[in-house]
Amino acid sequence: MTSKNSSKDKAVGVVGMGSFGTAIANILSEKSKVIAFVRRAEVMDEINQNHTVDGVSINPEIIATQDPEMIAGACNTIFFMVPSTAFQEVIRQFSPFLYPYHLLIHGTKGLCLNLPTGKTLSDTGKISRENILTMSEVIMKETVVVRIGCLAGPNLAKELYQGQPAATVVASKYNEVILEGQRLLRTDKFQVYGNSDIVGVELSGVLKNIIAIAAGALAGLGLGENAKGLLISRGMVEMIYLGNALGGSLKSFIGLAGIGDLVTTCNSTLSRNYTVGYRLAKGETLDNIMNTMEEVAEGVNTVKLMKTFVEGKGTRAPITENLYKVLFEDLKIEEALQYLMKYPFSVDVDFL
Ligand SMILES: NC(=O)C1=CN([C@@H]2O[C@H](COP(=O)(O)OP(=O)(O)OC[C@H]3O[C@@H](n4cnc5c(N)ncnc54)[C@H](OP(=O)(O)O)[C@@H]3O)[C@@H](O)[C@H]2O)C=CC1
Ligand SMILES: O=C(CO)COP(=O)(O)O
Repeated sequence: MTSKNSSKDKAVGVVGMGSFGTAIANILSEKSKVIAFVRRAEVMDEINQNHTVDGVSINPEIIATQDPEMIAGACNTIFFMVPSTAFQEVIRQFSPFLYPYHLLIHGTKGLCLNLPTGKTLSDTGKISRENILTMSEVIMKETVVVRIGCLAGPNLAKELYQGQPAATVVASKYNEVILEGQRLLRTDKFQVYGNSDIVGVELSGVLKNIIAIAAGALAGLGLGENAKGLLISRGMVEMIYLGNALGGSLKSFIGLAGIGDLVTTCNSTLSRNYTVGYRLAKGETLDNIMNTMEEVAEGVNTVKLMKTFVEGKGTRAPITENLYKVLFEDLKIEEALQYLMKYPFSVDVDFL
């Protein structure tokens, strides 16, 4: 593999300065020079002139550009922190400037649909594994980069920004990606674990969003901790079944990126996915919620994809299927809950 000059003294790139990108850029800037890619000139000016993003202070050492070529030239390691809806488009902007010596790590907890040009989910009806891409698979499809990693775990951006203690997982098939992620990110307040099952770790972060929406809905109905415990444990089982069907290993789902992130997002009003469920239970429509949320809630699209995947496979995922009906077919949350309470689950743990 081509090796350019050592990564040690090079700047690190961060693509997307939303909530998570900003929090990670700040952590990275404790040890490295950081260059951020943003799409809007006003965001670039705000970072370079005021050292703020949306009025919130960031490390003044972080500089911003709108030029992908400049970042790709200056940085060997680049963190991609944009939502799944923008991921392919953004990777394509960078692709002409990326080489095999680059190392890419993404923090996106969503999936992309991989259908023939011009086809949509409603045209196809059913989808299989080949029609679903995790973000590492998007990077592999669109670039010549080999050393790819992902970042996942209980990492609510606001808490990271405040410097509260937290941990994350850097997952990659390549140990050097894990070691580089640990070298760049690890601080006294941020612990970084490694995992070689990149797809399992990506899917953990993606699938827990479904359960977080459901947890928000239970809270919005005013239900208590017993109901939440039930949801989290059955949600975990569903994540493991869906995750295995998509190629992730059980071990990843019971680690920090799986159960760790599941517990965090199912318990926090800082989670956008939890907030979607909560607001639905309080009577708002999905359209109204999505139109008034400034940040991304990846779980809504993931529910749609997973429901279609489950149908294509001829299997069942009761929480996901019922949540789909609540989100897109006007099923009342109380009715979905009743259905789940009568569902003939019988064995507690059957995945070990
Ligand atoms: N927030 C969190 O706590 C966590 C989020 N994540 C994951 O990180 C990902 C990003 O989330 P988050 O940062 O919260 O999202 P935000 O909605 O806060 O920010 C999204 C960022 O992506 C940028 N963006 C969107 N489209 C494009 C595009 N086409 N080209 C360039 N930039 C673009 C936006 O730019 P602009 O400002 O111009 O709109 C914005 O800076 C999601 O997948 C999420 O699940 C993971 C862990 C924690
Ligand atoms: O994944 C997250 C924390 O780990 C953030 O969750 P939300 O996208 O629901 O805000």
